[in-house]
Amino acid sequence: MNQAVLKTSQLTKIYQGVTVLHNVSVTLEAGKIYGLIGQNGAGKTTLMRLISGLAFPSGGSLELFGRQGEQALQAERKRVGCMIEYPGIVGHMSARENLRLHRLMKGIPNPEIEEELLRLVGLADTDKKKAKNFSLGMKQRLGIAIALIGNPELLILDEPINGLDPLGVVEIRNLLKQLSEERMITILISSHNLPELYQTATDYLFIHQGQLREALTLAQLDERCRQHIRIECDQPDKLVSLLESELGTQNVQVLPDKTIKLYDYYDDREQVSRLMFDHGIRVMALSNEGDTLEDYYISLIGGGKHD
Ligand SMILES: Nc1ncnc2c1ncn2[C@@H]1O[C@H](COP(=O)(O)OP(=O)(O)OP(=O)(O)O)[C@@H](O)[C@H]1O
Repeated sequence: MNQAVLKTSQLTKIYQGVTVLHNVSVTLEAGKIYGLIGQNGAGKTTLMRLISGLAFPSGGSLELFGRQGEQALQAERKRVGCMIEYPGIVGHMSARENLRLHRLMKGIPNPEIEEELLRLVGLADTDKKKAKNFSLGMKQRLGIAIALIGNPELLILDEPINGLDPLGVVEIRNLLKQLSEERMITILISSHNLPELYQTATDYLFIHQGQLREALTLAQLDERCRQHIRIECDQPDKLVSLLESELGTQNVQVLPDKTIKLYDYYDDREQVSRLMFDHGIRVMALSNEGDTLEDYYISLIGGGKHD
């Protein structure tokens, strides 16, 4: 296993008596890009705020680069860059001036980093233009540049592609991959754009109603999303036991809406049809499919089209 950049154990946050994050235990390894997925209000920003020290946990513990305790965490947070909610942009300043402000606030002496970061995020030609006149995409990029001041080893980005046009989305994706591959930066990124996240992340954290429901690598996700026969029928329980007794497979998932996913017999759908016909099971739908990240997420939380 790679070095753990972050380790949380039973991390909990309670706001005014309401538990918004509940016993979250997660480990982030160096150089990976973690996609944080969850509905509005699931607790993604709260988790990011706790990691970056913008809020304090109500329970559980947090370890950064192998160290814990408030003093140690404060020191280790110098190795963390974040863009959470409002990226700390001053509207009447240019991109460069904004970067200078944050550089000086962080006590970083070398001004060359301003030019380097402006180029890295594609804002080098914005000159004296004030940040308040930037498009949303430009503000997002400036936010990322600000987060990168101080060469962080862990980068936390809350919805960094929100509001970007398709080209901007691809540019940010390439930038994040470059940062991860060339500088071994670990990235935690939240987004509701799941197709995009699928192209960017190496690992996925699914958070639902304040709880970490699943943590998967890309390979594990692909395995879960692999090809299957999707069956809707009038007697799903009977079919599941017939699949086991007659066709010898338990390689089946039953979704909350009783749709069945059968991961065997993909190339022999006819046997499955015959089995149902022979036992008087009425078929409403039978098709070969593979899941997307979006499908997987929806079936995991048991909502959306599967309700
Ligand atoms: N400072 C706060 N005081 C009280 N409740 C809060 C506070 N911050 C967050 N919450 C609540 O915590 C829950 C989780 O919010 P959070 O912002 O972490 O969700 P999220 O997953 O980031 O959602 P979104 O996708 O909409 O950004 C929500 O119910 C929210 O109202």
